[in-house]
Amino acid sequence: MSDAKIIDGKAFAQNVRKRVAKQVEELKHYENLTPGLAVVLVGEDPASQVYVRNKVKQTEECGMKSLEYRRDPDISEQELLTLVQSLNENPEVHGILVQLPLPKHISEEKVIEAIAPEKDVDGFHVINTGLLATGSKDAMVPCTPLGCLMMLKDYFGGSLSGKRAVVVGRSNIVGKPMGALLLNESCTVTTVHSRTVDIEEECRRADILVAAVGRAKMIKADWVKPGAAVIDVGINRIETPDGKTKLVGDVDFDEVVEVAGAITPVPGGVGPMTIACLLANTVTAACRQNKIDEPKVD
Ligand SMILES: Nc1nc2c(c(=O)[nH]1)N[C@@H](CN(C=O)c1ccc(C(=O)N[C@@H](CCC(=O)O)C(=O)O)cc1)CN2
Repeated sequence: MSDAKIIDGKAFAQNVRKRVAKQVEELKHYENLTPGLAVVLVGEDPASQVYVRNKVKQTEECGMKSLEYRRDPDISEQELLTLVQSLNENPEVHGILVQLPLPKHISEEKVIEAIAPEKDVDGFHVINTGLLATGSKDAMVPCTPLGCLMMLKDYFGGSLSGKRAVVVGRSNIVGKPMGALLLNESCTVTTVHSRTVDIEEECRRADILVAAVGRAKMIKADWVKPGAAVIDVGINRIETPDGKTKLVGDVDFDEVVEVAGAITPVPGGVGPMTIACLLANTVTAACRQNKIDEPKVD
């Protein structure tokens, strides 16, 4: 029997959304301001369609204005850039999110850099990346790492100072910003990746282990220090012996739960927090654009 705390991302996200809904109500009442989020979806990727549907639904449930733009997969890069530009200029839109991945013929980098940094609620624009890397509180923080940080701070009772953190994966969306966030919280941070020598040994030193590598069940029990907090960002669809598909993380949950002090499940861990943090970022963006004191995020 394991003693690990299973961190309930679904319940955590519900609390964040409740808080966001209350903030939206206050902004409407006292400031006559309704935060607006524009979500752009290009193509028909089934997973992206589900994520966008949930984003739109939860935006509306929190009382915000939701604008949805669906475009065919063969839209030209220029047409997409023109759409982003029009959203930059739309005063009803405080946050812009272009769902990734984009079709191969469109440069994700160009599209992200076209979003006005103050409306970049994904926190992917190089201005926001730079602000985060320099420890500025003005950064718009990427949603998945922000969700991971909120759950970690809650588990450790507020402070992560001095903890040894290992991030597995170096993507621009999760690994790199996660490392920057943990460093800003005074953790000792190591990022490991496919070229790291003795990746298991590095992981075993971690008080906080964040897996964001995109490989099903890669992190095994003997990679984990007893009592460590393990955050699983992976969302991998695998086939089961009976021919069905199942969602699993980058962590071998059944093994690691026996060793860890705390662990996030997949599904129901980090995933729901990604959308909740997007809603929180949209409120932050709306406040900043209207020079209103912004709510504290964590
Ligand atoms: N522009 C962006 N694109 C993408 C992002 C992002 O943050 N911004 N992240 C991912 C996808 N994503 C949000 O867009 C996302 C992924 C997973 C979940 C989630 O709630 N997952 C559930 C399981 C859902 C399922 O059954 O498939 C869970 O883990 O419990 C929410 C959002 C890539 N693109």
